[in-house]
Amino acid sequence: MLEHVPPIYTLCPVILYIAGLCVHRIYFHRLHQHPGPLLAKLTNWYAAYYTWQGTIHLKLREWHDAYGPIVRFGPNSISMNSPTAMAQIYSARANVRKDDAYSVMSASSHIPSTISCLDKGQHAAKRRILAQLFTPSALKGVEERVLSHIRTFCASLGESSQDGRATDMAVLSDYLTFDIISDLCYGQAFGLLQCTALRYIPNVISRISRRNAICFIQPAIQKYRLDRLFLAPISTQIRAFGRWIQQQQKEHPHKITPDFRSHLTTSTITHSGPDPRPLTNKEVWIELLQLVIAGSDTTAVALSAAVFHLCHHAAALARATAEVRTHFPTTVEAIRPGSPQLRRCTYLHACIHESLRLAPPVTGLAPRRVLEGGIQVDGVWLPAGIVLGCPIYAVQRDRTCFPAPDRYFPGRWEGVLDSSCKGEESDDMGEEERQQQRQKRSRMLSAFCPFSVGPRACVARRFAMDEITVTLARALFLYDLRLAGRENADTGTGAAGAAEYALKGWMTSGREGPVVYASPREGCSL
Ligand code: HEM
Repeated sequence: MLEHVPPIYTLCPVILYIAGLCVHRIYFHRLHQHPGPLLAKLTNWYAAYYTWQGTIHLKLREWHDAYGPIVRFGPNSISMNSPTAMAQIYSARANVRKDDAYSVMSASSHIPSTISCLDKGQHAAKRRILAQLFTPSALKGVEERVLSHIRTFCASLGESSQDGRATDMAVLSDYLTFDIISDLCYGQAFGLLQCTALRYIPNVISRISRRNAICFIQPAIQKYRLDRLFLAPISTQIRAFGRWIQQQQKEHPHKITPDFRSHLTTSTITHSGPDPRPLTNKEVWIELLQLVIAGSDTTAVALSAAVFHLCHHAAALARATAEVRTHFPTTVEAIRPGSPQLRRCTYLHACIHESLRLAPPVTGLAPRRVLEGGIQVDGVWLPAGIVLGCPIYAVQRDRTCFPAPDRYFPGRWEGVLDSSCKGEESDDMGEEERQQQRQKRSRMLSAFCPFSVGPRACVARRFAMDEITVTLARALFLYDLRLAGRENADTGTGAAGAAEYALKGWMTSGREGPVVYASPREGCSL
């Protein structure tokens, strides 16, 4: 009988269902009163499209500018753009948990890593173990291994300049950070700085980061396993990477020296049982893989961004270089993590902070699911079951916290970073002025969140900052840096014509360049 029915009528139920769903999502959904782009209210595919493009961080900022501090960017998803929302949503007391989408970040569908763990108790137990890797004494224990890779990085920077070649800092920074983290996790570095065999690995991680970002926005992609299509072009490389990891597991047990791997294999966990138990072999390898993914390209983006901003701002570059060379008058080897002279390089720290503010390695919104009972954020009531978060890129460009937010101005951090320092406060200031000064400082610090905030913030913040600061200081000590040609000066041009490090807003930011020449400083050798 159906063959006599014109095809359009057979589609009627589907059309009616879709029309009904659209009407419901626009007018009757429990988030209907919150503003946002129309298409975003209808489907997650809208934001997923911009995520795939790598522009979701720019779009979220644009939408916040257009609609205000609260934006509905998906049928069930809310973005809030304020430092106070950041503090409330990500605090230990907030009635939220990580969204189910985080499961995409673990190498196993049964065993979560610390970063992908949804259960608060289980997370706390795992986090306690990871935190031990990054205590000052644990970091001291791996310092020489980290420095050996930084030396190779600095040597590579000089070698290419000797041959008259410029260096792509995005590529070289990747090589450095992947070598450091693989050495500490597997007892064997990938060796990217020195040989070409495994140089496909940063590309694999970047693809995974892009896949993860899009699965965060559109969970249907993971549910129906469409994400496999995104990874298909690199399936051979993924398998080769897996084989390399398995090889380390078999071949190097005798190589265990104090590092992340040896620490995890000797750790015990106190969760889901009365007694502490050692981590299983699988748990150890899942944690290590997570550290490789979370601790490689994040730090690399921060490093290449810092060089980008310095090379585009001659006065800042000159001042940071002079500061390093004044505090370290004789040898580059004195530049070590936590050295008192390095701490005194306040302008260098300001440059790194300003760069992390403008070009955060994680630009996006870490999604949290509201639990039974709902949550009040910035005076707005949000019901259970919805997904919400704060977009780091937009929060760090908040106009009330950072005047001229798109401008690279390291000077704004002077006096803010050192808590004992009075900053711009002077003795002739009145109490009211002093108070304003303190408020300005606390506003800036509250909106600076490249490592996120609260109990799920980056566990390795100190380690990452040391890596970036020591590498940058050593590069400035040894070389005069400059951009290789005008064409590279425009890796991206942002608001108000300011040089903008063009980021792809995936899980970790994608980027290119800057391409620089590093001329050996006169009278100085490695
Ligand atoms: C500049 C460099 C880095 C930045 C900007 C950064 C940023 C972040 C951010 C924003 C988060 C929170 C993610 C979320 O809630 O979804 C995070 C978590 C995490 N990061 Fe980092 N990270 C950096 C370096 C590192 C390094 C070097 C490692 C390891 C060696 C690392 C390991 C982790 C881990 C394990 C977590 C999960 C913590 C938890 O859930 O308790 N990160 N990071």
